[in-house]
Amino acid sequence: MSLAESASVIDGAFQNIPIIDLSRATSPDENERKGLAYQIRDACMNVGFFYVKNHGIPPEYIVNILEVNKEYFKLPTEEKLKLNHKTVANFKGYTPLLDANIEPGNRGDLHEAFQIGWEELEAKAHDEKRANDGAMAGANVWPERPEGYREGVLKYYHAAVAVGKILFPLFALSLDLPERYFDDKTKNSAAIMNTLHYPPQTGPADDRIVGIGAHTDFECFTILWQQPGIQALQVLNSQKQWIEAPPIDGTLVINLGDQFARWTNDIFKSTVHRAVNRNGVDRYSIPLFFGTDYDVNIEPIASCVSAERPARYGPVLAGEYVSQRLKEMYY
Ligand SMILES: O=C(O)CCC(=O)C(=O)O
Ligand SMILES: [Fe+2]
Repeated sequence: MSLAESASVIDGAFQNIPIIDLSRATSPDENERKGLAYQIRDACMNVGFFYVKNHGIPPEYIVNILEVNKEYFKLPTEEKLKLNHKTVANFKGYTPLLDANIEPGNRGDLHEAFQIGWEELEAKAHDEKRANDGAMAGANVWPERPEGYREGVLKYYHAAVAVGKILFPLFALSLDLPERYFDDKTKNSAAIMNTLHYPPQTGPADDRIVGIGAHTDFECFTILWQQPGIQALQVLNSQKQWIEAPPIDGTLVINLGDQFARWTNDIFKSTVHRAVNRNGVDRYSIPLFFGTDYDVNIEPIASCVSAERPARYGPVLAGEYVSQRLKEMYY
């Protein structure tokens, strides 16, 4: 059965989110890699979300990035606002509470955030090679405090980017494409990382003020770390039920974004989700939005188009698409 044919029998009424083990992701045995790719295909067609375990990010990197961010978000608001993303170029820096509003009609997202793009850990100055290659081109900004912030954040960042690099060949196999299909399209992959802090939400429940309103992500896929022990993330199924995506120890959440939906003609789902922190405690999460090079043309691939399923999207340049979506979100 072709991908387009199998997509026609999917109902999207999922009740839970599968967990996929990445320990054999780069196995020398092609059958093992393919087996894994088929699990990923299943998750992408039915849910648009899956957990990964054995992803390879060292636990101490996770401990460190959480630690420095807890310190950072405790700083006085005036100090954090020195790096307000509205005054720093290219969506980088600090986003204060209620500043972003991702769901039209809502009253603002109840989180604050700090966003970065690509930067080598070793580079002391801005890396010219990456200066013009992404929606977030231009130098990152870094707070003066806490000490070790940049290193703590960038170590995790590069480990998470490595997870993205492992996933692209598996996505290619899952789409019946040559395994190396994305290699020349992901040389300078877009990789925007946001650290989010959700204060505890109190008062009467109001669906118009939540941690992050209902939305889909923009890039190919998101690699999301969420703080253990705190349920906040919810994913919308085709029956309009919010299905909880609780943190599971040792896992990351992978969710597809709109670029993959365009590429696959909606055969892979970019699923609506939101976060609501009504737990009485602060919550932290770290999405890394992973995509292709800026100048990659994204349009439905042939195996995802058929007479019954004509192309739903025209071509777009990956980087321009993301810039446009970021502008709509923040301005
Ligand atoms: O905090 C979360 O769990 C989700 C964050 C998210 O969906 C996003 O930043 O796009
Ligand atoms: Fe999201």
